[in-house]
Amino acid sequence: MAHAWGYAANNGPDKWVSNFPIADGPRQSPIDILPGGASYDSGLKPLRLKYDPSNCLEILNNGHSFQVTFADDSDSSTLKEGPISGVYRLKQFHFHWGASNDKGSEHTVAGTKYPAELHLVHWNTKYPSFGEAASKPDGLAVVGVFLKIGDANASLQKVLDAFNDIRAKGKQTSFADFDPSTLLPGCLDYWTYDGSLTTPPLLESVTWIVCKEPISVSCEQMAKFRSLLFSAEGEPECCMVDNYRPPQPLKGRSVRASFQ
Ligand SMILES: NS(=O)(=O)c1ccc(NCc2ccco2)cc1
Ligand SMILES: [Zn+2]
Repeated sequence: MAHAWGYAANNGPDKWVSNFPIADGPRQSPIDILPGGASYDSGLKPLRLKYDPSNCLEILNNGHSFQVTFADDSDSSTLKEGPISGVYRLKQFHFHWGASNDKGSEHTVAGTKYPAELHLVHWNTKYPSFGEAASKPDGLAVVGVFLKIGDANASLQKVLDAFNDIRAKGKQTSFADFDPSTLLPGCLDYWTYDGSLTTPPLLESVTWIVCKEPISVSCEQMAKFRSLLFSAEGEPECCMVDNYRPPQPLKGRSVRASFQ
């Protein structure tokens, strides 16, 4: 594909396999989660998340989503326990969303699409860096949280208030003192399975941890997500919407539940 990957008809998810053949691999993400098909595993521990707001560095529009990046040179913002062993450091969080409220999440639950999905991306500190970890089967752990239309989310609003500075691709601005645990649902029951990055390079290095309980987002806040642009300054404006990959074949994988 001469042009870079994206989510349009000419460079979207159905086209990624030509430059990234792993797109047809055995452990691709996202998936459709069938609660009836998940097996309760009493050996699964509760998620142990510890985030330090002072690690929060900046917010940027990377042309595919926006992401909030964290300092990951110490173990001050980490994920432990849950389905993983060892210590995973928070690198960034970002979202995927739709052009309308009937779509936007990457994972689905018995076919149900949510308007958006949050991904908190962590890397295994048994490896020297995120880049190294991203190429290992146990290198990454991503916590996924669904967003459901309801009351405005005050914590999310702090992120959305930074959008005026990052409307176009490549724009970034400082973003400090934000605690991502304020974006988590009250109940941390989860499904877990072995998967991949949901965007190129689609590396099969992710232990997925998808929370059963969604967080709320208002219609107005969803409209703010859709005010971002895929396009850079000086290019024809293209609204950043539908930046989600559809569910991929399970190919024999099991999905475990931390709850009955
Ligand atoms: N949507 S996601 O949570 O699966 C996700 C998370 C992180 C990247 N990072 C992209 C990347 C570049 C080199 C290695 O990795 C891409 C996708
Ligand atoms: Zn993602």
